Amino acid sequence: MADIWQDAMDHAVAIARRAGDVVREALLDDRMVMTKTSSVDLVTQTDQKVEKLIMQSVKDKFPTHRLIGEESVAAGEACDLSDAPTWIIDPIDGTTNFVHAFPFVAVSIGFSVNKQIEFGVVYSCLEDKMFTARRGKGAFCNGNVLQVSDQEDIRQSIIATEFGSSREPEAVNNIFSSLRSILCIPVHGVRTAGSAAINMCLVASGCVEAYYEIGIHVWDVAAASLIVSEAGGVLMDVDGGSVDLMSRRIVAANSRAIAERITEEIRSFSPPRDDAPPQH
Ligand SMILES: O=P(O)(O)O[C@H]1[C@H](O)[C@@H](O)[C@H](O)[C@@H](O)[C@@H]1O
Ligand SMILES: [Mg+2]
Ligand SMILES: [Mg+2]
Repeated sequence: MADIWQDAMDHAVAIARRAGDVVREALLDDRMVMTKTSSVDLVTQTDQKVEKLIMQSVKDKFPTHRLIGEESVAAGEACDLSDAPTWIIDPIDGTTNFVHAFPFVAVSIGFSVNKQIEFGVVYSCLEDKMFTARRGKGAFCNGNVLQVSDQEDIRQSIIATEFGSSREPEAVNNIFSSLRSILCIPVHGVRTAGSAAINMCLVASGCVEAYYEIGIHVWDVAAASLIVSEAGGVLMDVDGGSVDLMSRRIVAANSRAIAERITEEIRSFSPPRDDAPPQH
């Protein structure tokens, strides 16, 4: 039976690759840095240019589909996920890496129908790695099958996370409290790629056993969440319940056991949800 979303997924891969060309070209010149929610929450004209490129291409080809984009939301658009076919776009995941030419920079495009991710595309454009997943059909990197790690012992694991964009003392204390507890399980190591999407693709690739973060947004993780689950991984809320992609909290792991062990060490808090009414 024909896959009704194959055309859309093919378009997502093609536009992600074209966006990657724009990112690589801009790496040579445009790194005019602006800030958003804090002095370390960076955005560039390339983030905005890439989001416009992706969004316009979707509007032209799929005019009835809805769009959620990081930089559009930053400019005041709502972040409401309905049952309608919706493209969830992070034009550059790893903007700080982009500004510093640190080689983990991804274009992330998730596609949701009835609030379920149908396909995910994460293009790590400086590595030229195209991560893809279609619901029920597996996860791939440049066409090669992805499978999570079979490591069952957290003390022989590497865990990925990020420090986020807040430098508020209370938020930083929470982050370091969780980090210290996890490091001292002990685990083999902790890694931060600088991109939520690439951290999750590392889980899907079997390179790290788990990734967790509080403070991410739906556009950071929508595409990669399907890549992890189609590679045999598990998604969970930081308190151990079901993951909610709008909650700004996530654990992605190779197994339920390791995901649950991570949640035991996380000092959790609840940032304002992505779909929360705007704060006036
Ligand atoms: O680079 P962006 O798209 O802004 O996303 C990152 C976010 O800025 C950081 O605060 C998070 O810690 C990362 O996980 C995101 O990838
Ligand atoms: Mg991001
Ligand atoms: Mg971004």
